[in-house]
Amino acid sequence: MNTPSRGPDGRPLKVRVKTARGRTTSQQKWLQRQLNDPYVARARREGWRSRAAFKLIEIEEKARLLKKGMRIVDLGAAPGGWSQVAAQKIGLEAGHGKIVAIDLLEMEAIPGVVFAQMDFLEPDAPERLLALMDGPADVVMSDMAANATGHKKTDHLKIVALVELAAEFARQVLAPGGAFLAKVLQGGTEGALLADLKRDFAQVKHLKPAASRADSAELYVLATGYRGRGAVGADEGSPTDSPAAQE
Ligand SMILES: C[S@@+](CC[C@H](N)C(=O)[O-])C[C@H]1O[C@@H](n2cnc3c(N)ncnc32)[C@H](O)[C@@H]1O
Repeated sequence: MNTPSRGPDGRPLKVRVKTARGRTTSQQKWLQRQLNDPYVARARREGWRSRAAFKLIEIEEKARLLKKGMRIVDLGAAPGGWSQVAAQKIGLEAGHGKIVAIDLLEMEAIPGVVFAQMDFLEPDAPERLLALMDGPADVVMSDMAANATGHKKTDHLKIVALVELAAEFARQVLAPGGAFLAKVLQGGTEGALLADLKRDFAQVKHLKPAASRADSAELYVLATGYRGRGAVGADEGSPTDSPAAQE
C-alpha cells in the first residue's frame, strides 16, 4: 500500500480508519496501527521484510549474539526479517555459516537461507530440521506466534507450548556454548521452563526490545552458554570449532 507517511509540513501523519458508522473493528485497528507505526515505514525504507527485523536488531545491540560463521535455526521465520538480519551478521552471502528457517507459511527465498515450509508442531518436524541442519547449531531463535484467538488464557497456553517445544529442540541441536532466543508472553517463562533453561544454560534473561509494542505482552527469553546436555552432533565436530564456543 502506498500511503504517504508524512504530511506537507514533514510531520508524521496519523491515519484513522473507521467504518461508515464511525466504529473501529479489530481489523481496522490493526490496519491503523500498521499505517501509523514508524517501524513499519522504516522496514519498508531499509528493505527489511518485517518490522520484526528491528526486534532482533535491538536484541543484538544488547546481547551481541550473532557472529560471523554461526549456524542458526530460525523458527517461525516468515516473512523473513530475522533471517535477513542473521544472514547479514554471520556473512551468509559470502559463504559463512548456515541458516535453516521454517514457517507454516511460504517465505520468499533469501540468498543462502535453507527454508522449509512446515508446522513445528508436527511430530516429525524436529527430526526434519535436524536433517536440514546436518550438524550442531550455535543459535536457535524462535519468533513463532500462534494465531491469536483473542482468549488470553488460550493464547498464553499456545505460545508456552511452542516455546517449550522450541527449547526442547534447542537442547537437541545446540552445540555447547550455544544460545536460545524465543518469544514468550509476559509471565510465559515461569515454572518448569525457566527452571530447565537455568539448569541447561549459563545465563537466562528476558528482553523487551523497543520495537516490541509496549501494549503487547510479548517478551523475549534469551538463554546463553548452553551446557551441552545431550547435544546432538557433539561428536560431529569439535565444540570448540563452533563460533558460540569461542566466546
Ligand atoms: C511474528 S511472525 C515471525 C516474523 C519473523 N521473525 C520475521 O522477522 O519476519 C510469527 C511466525 O510464526 C509462524 N508460526 C506460528 N506457529 C508456527 C508453527 N507451529 N510452525 C511453524 N511456524 C509457525 C507464523 O506462521 C508466523 O509467520
